[in-house]
Amino acid sequence: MTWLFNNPSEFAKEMISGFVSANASMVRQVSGGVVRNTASKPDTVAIVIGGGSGHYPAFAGLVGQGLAHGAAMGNLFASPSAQQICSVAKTVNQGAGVLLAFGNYAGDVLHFGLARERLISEGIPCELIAITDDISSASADEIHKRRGVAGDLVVFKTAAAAAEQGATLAEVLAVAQMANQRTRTIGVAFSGCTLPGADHPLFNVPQGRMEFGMGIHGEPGIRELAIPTADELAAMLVDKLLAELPAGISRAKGARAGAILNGLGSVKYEELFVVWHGVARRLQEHGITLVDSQVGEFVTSFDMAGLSLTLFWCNQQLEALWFAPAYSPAFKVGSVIKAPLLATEDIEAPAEESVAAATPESQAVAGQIVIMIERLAEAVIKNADELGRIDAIAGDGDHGIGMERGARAARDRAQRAFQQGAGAGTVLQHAADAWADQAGGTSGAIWGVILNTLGTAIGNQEKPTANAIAQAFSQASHGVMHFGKAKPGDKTLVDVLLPFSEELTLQIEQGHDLAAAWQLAARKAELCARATAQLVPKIGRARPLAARSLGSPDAGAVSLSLILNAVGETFPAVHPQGDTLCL
Ligand SMILES: Nc1ncnc2c1ncn2[C@@H]1O[C@H](COP(=O)(O)OP(=O)(O)O)[C@@H](O)[C@H]1O
Ligand SMILES: O=C(COP(=O)(O)O)[C@@H](O)CO
Repeated sequence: MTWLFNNPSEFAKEMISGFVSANASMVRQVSGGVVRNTASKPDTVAIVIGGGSGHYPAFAGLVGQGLAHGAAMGNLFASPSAQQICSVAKTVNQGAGVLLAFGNYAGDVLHFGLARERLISEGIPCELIAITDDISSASADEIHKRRGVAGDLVVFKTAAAAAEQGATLAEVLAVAQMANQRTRTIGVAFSGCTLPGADHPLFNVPQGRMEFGMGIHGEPGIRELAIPTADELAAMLVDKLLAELPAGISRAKGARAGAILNGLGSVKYEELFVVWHGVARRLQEHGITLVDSQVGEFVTSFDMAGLSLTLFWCNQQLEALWFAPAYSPAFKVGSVIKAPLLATEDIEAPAEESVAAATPESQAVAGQIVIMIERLAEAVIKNADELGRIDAIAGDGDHGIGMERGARAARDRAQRAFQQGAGAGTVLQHAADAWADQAGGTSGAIWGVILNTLGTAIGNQEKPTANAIAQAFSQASHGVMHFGKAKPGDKTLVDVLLPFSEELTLQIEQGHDLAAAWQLAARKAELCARATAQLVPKIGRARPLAARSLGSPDAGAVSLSLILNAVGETFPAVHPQGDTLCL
């Protein structure tokens, strides 16, 4: 249960400003997250970490001298947007490039990947690492599918230490990859977590039971069992990690390793110490030389009751980097020589919004598009709870919240752009940026691609033809598949977007005007959204929950169908004399 909050939708924002105010000697707030409030060495690589909020001290608590230069902070359990990441990265860039480091989750991978492309296109060298330490989330043959949990700290810390010592971007990336490859975590949970304002937990673990291998957003574990004693649990965790030694460590006996016993939210420190007592003994029995032990909270899952054990298998380099001095709100090592505080005027000013030139024809089309986006937002807001309910069956339950945040932001920005004289393409592109930025998460990134592709295809000059609009949807479908790597049948919104665009093209080719063709294609979208209930998810958060997902539709497919139908309803109102959105 989260006891204290004001407006739940403002929770993450208020939490960040409270955190910054309480740690002003180390961090300051910038657009997109937080950065060090102390001067960093010029011409060194900057480390930008990030992810959803709700995991404190990940990620903002790990910003400071010797650790990260900045953290991009998303909403609760939703990745930050590419725009946030770029903003933080540009603020902390010291001239030698940026390493982006984050846990391997779909939304994070999409947004950090996009941010990297944008930074490179602006002349800032950039690399990224998606951390994959959670051994319960995929088999050893599919390590690239594993999630990042408390092992994040090992990667952040060692990469940052290398950067501090003047390593090049390629060298810092190599350290991060090596640390990731040598770090393994296993976690357990005894209860779920409840997000601020929610009246029930996001997920549950039955009373008296323990979910072995549960993820930090309630992703299911490997098995469920009765809660053991602290010593039994300690042995279970150690033995599980020792069963999968990383390449380069031939046997545990005689190896040097560091350990992190991480509380996931509401397990008390006293309980952690009792478990640690058993972990240390078990490691000793296996003949492992323990180089360091950290017991506390490093990556949490709101108020989830649970803990995880991380082992990182040292070599000389990793060990030295781990012990290099660092000073951040939540993690301190040795003693740093305090760098001077940054001057107040170093705080960047927000960028001005401007619109590209457009013809009067395109401005008129833009007005119609604004009405459509308003209708879209209305439909999303009205159905947000239901979308959350569908997503909770096999996802993290935040689809409605994310879509609502995105749709509201898109609507407001589209209205503003229109009032500034924007054409159709610009209105859609501004709406795309606002959606991706405010929603974060997987669907935020995908909706950014959809609207942006439509905007680019439609442009700001001529009034589009019905064919051009169908063509724009086809480009959007292929753009989404290229960007998110989902194929038809993977149980995502692609299973609606692609058939919608194909039907729209077909109906227009057969001589229907846009309004009539849209109606038919939207009907097809609805059927396809329903049909996703029979599919097994192959990608995204729902993948590990395949069995639970069967029989329920995909949340993103349902929201897309809802939107296409809502937009279709605007046709008679917008065009009383028929279809005037296009020629
Ligand atoms: N790779 C992908 N390509 C296209 N759509 C995807 C992809 N992965 C997930 N989705 C869609 O995103 C929806 C989930 O969005 P959201 O709730 O924002 O996800 P999350 O909380 O996992 O970031 C899914 O229901 C699915 O339709
Ligand atoms: O949940 C997180 C990001 O994953 P999504 O795929 O965006 O849901 C976040 O808490 C970890 O960064």
